[in-house]
Amino acid sequence: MTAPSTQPNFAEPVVDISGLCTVFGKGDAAFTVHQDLQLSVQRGEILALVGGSGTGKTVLLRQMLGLALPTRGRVTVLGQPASEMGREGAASRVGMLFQHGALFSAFNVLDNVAFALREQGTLPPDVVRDAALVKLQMVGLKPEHASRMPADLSGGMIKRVALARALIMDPPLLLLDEPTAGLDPSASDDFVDLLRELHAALGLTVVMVTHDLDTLFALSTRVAVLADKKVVVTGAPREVTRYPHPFIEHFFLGERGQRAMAPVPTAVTAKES
Ligand SMILES: Nc1ncnc2c1ncn2[C@@H]1O[C@H](COP(=O)(O)OP(=O)(O)OP(=O)(O)O)[C@@H](O)[C@H]1O
Repeated sequence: MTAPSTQPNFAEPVVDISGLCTVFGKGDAAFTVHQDLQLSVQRGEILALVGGSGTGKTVLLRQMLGLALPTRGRVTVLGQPASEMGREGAASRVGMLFQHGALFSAFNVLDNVAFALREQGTLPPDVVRDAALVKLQMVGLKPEHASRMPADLSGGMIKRVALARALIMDPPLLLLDEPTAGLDPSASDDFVDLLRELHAALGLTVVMVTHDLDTLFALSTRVAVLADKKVVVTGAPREVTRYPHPFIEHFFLGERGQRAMAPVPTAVTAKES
């Protein structure tokens, strides 16, 4: 018999979901969102979760965070049932970037970023403050941004503050709900670059819900398609586009999809005379 190891098991999936059923409502009003859904996410992946509106993508993220409970089935995160992580346990294992940032409007930037660490109550205030400043720097913000209020930030800055807050406890798993929604194309490209850099630098595993095909093709290493109440296919982004399913044809092969998949045109340079 071997003693249980305290080292992370690198072969084990970071997220492992099996036999998942989610039913909301009761009796005649009951409706099933997930039915026998299976999904696993390996260490280091950036998995894009796509699906039509109301197919249960956000609910699935919330279940990975332990914020929502499945009706049946298993959601395991880093070897532990997500429902048993508790709030503090969850923050050190899973960081979540909510769709609109979800910052506390009455707290300044620094207090938003420091929130989970301060709540834990184990570190002196100056250490908490320094940790939050490090995270702000990590997401490309300056110390002078620390005292700003959320209402005074641009959309791109709100996303960055929310990302710093999600990373405050150094979680190995990051969940992103529509990370580039509401950003203009330039802010969106900058945020994608930041996510790519942080993924590599911190060795993160990422699960993101996105409707944005540019973000999907720029970032994801694998795509999982949610339809018919389950994951109908997973694979490399371009492979998945060839899977015959009405949602996939509509989502990837429409005009937007063709544009996102087109090779980047070579820059035209002015001729020297
Ligand atoms: N707590 C809840 N109680 C009842 N119904 C819920 C609850 N949470 C989500 N739902 C329902 O479950 C379904 C899936 O919701 P979810 O937000 O996960 O969809 P989604 O795939 O993220 O959609 P979208 O792409 O439009 O954001 C929806 O019909 C939603 O109304």
